[in-house]
Amino acid sequence: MEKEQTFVLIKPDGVQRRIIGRIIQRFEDKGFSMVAMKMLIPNQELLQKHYEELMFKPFFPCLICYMLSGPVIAMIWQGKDVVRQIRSMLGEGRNPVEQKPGTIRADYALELQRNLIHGSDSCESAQKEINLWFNQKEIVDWKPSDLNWVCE
Ligand SMILES: Nc1ncnc2c1ncn2[C@@H]1O[C@H](COP(=O)(O)OP(=O)(O)OP(=O)(O)O)[C@@H](O)[C@H]1O
Repeated sequence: MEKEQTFVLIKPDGVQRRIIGRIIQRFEDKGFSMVAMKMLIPNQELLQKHYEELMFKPFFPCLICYMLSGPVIAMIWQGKDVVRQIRSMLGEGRNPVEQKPGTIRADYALELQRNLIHGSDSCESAQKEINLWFNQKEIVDWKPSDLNWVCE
């Protein structure tokens, strides 16, 4: 579905290392459209909700501390199969050594925690995360003029 949406977050290390532009470039080159973007320093409450499924993991406090350490870029991307496509482009899988070259995490990250970027893992979590990080007024409804050349 061309109007499928996913939530993407460039984490504090991605901002500090100045790779925002390169990440956005990859998604634009693939044919996806950005429909919302903002920079913010997230608060603890927002992060605890975002990562609520990991609350009982031993690394949870460390994860929250890392995510509070600086500004992040929150985005919504739209396009055909965007949830699965972006998960695959960012590099799923935990072990940095096993990630496929060409993925964002494999190309720019060495660590399990400082892995630069988050992307929703299903359409259901995408909707939940979009509603958590954005309000409806921040989302722009637009149609790229080349859409018929990107999608059949
Ligand atoms: N064992 C761990 N030690 C430290 N940090 C971890 C560990 N496992 C995961 N993390 C951190 O917590 C984040 C969320 O973990 P999750 O299991 O949801 O991984 P993911 O789905 O690959 O990543 P994300 O949800 O950020 O897209 C990871 O992206 C990483 O930053």
